[in-house]
Amino acid sequence: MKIKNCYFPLFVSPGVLEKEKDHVEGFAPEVAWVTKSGKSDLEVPIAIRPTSETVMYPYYSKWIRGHRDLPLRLNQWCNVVRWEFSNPTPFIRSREFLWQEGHTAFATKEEADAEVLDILELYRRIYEEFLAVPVIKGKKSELEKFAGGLYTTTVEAFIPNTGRGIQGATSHCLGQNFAKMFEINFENEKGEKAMVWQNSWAYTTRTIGVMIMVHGDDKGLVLPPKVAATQVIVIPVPYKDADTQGILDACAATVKTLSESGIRAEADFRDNYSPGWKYSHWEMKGIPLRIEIGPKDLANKQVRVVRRDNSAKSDIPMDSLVEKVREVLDEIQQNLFSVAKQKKEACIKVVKTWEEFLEALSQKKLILAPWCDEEEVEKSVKERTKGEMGAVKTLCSPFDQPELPEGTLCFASGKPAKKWSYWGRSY
Ligand SMILES: O=C1CCCN[C@@H]1CCCn1cnc2ccccc2c1=O
Repeated sequence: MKIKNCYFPLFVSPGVLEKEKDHVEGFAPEVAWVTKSGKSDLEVPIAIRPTSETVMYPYYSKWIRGHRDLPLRLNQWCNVVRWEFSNPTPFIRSREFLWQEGHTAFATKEEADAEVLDILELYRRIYEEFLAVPVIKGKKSELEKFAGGLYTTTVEAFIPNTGRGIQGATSHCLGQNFAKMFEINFENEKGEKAMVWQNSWAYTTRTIGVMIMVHGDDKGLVLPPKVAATQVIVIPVPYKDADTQGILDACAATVKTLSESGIRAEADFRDNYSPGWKYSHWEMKGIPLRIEIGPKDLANKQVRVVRRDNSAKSDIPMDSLVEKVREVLDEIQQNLFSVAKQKKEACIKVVKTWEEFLEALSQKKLILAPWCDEEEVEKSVKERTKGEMGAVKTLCSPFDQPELPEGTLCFASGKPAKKWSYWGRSY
């Protein structure tokens, strides 16, 4: 997509951070500040980036002069700090997290609108094709969107075990809001002065937390093969003194053969742990596939494979090892996705009335309801559902809208419904 990687400073000078009063004020409490170096106080405290608009856009203003400087499309992979106070959770909500943040500028709104959806599709693919997590593409409500932007699109995931939705990644169209604030203008093809149209989009290490919660089971992590650092763990199963060296050599050879074909395989040769202990250990770590090699396997020139996703066992002849292991890894990847998709679909409840809404909520469902699209109603649903479990909010209005028959009424206000929206508690 001709997006270039870049890197901008971690530190934000106060002047620019306060530049955009409107949207920063809501976030101001989360900004972390450096106030000392060694024992002495800094003349002027320096902020640590919570996001990089204010760091990057002064340069966008300098760099963008004419329409030939557009589109400008930069991305950076970095950490950001937001001093949050609500329940910190590893990967899901931490004061420092890693992300990529894309910041693009275009001559026209049409180009920006198109890119917003191109990026959102990439995010969907990361979740569904790599993390094996099904997501719903949609638009955030005016209340839930990024206040500094024009509109926010999102991929929403769902955690069946807790009945909570979670924002997976966002792709915002900023409109010309930031162009106005940072004077990012250009001379267009007709020689007129015009402001750029911008997008910004990000996904974060929160994706890891989503993957862990969606696939994990009582034995521990379950990692999708496509993203598992180790896809196969090979475990020797010596038996008394039956040709132990032969078994160890076969394990080493198996790792070598798999590794040479691009499969990420390791062996566990530690002799101070039993095979059984190792099975549990690597199951907890979520390794997608285990290979056991004992005397019988050696004699039959085969290996025993055990899948982490469904514990299925099978024997694979050593001479078709690579081909069969690749097949099984693909099956595991596909199975993880279809199981997660089934679970999510089973949690979706379509409701038409407030009573049905409350009932579905108590059953930890992901609610799809017709809504009049009025912010006051959204706020009152939040109010009426506040509790120790957290309030209910709109997660997104899915691009894929079901039929909305004439006369359908909003579940919360009874006014004519304008759109279907997903509602639920969230992270
Ligand atoms: O989502 C994205 C995608 C990547 C680039 N940034 C946008 C919007 C970030 C919104 N945001 C979120 N927390 C903040 C915290 C402190 C100051 C400012 C902010 C802030 O602007």
